[in-house]
Amino acid sequence: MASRLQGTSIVLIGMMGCGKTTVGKYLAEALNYRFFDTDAVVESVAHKTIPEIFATDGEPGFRTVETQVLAELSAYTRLVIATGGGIVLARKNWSYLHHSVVVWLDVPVEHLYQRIKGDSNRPLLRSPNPQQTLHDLLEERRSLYAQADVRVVLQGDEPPEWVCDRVVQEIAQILNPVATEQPSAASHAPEFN
Ligand SMILES: Nc1ncnc2c1ncn2[C@@H]1O[C@H](COP(=O)(O)OP(=O)(O)OP(=O)(O)O)[C@@H](O)[C@H]1O
Ligand SMILES: O=C(O)C1=C[C@@H](O)[C@@H](O)[C@H](O)C1
Ligand SMILES: [Mg+2]
Repeated sequence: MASRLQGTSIVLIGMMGCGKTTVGKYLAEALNYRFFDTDAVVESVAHKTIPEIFATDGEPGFRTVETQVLAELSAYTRLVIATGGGIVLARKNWSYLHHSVVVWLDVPVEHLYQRIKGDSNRPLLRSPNPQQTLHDLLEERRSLYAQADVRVVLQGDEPPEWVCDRVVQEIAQILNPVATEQPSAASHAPEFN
């Protein structure tokens, strides 16, 4: 059967700590796609860590490089791209994001906080009340994340492998809804390659 996905890349969006990097690696392995993380590529291009980029160039400097990296990655097929939590902020980024199937990992703030508290690699959380900051950032961004093709609502206690399987199912559902709604139509099972 002709592939429904036809090699389209998958991009994961969502708040800091929702699991884009962690789940993205499982997803790439499951689909036999290559994995990229925009945060890691930005650090590699800038030869600096994200906290160092924020310290020297500010958030605008970081966002400029982030957009350049996203633009380059979006030209390729068969990638799983884990993004930084703020990739949704720049309108221009959406023209690149829409080259791929965009998946929002929607995890409650309490779980996000439990996962990333004490991690000093996220400069935006260097505030007196990081949990409140996470909450405020999510409220500011919720309508942007909601522009994803697929929203995966999670409780936050699901293991990454489970989340990966769920993402695969949800993508299959939007790309090939008839086949995935009828389990008996096994010959029409979605393909990802
Ligand atoms: N499903 C999960 N269950 C439990 N812990 C998880 C899960 N997914 C990720 N984590 C843990 O949460 C932390 C943050 O995960 P990860 O770095 O993948 O988030 P992210 O969405 O890429 O965040 P950022 O936007 O900051 O890059 C890591 O310590 C990771 O091991
Ligand atoms: O949510 C955000 O704005 C960010 C998330 C991280 O992935 C990094 O991209 C950076 O710390 C900013
Ligand atoms: Mg990440």
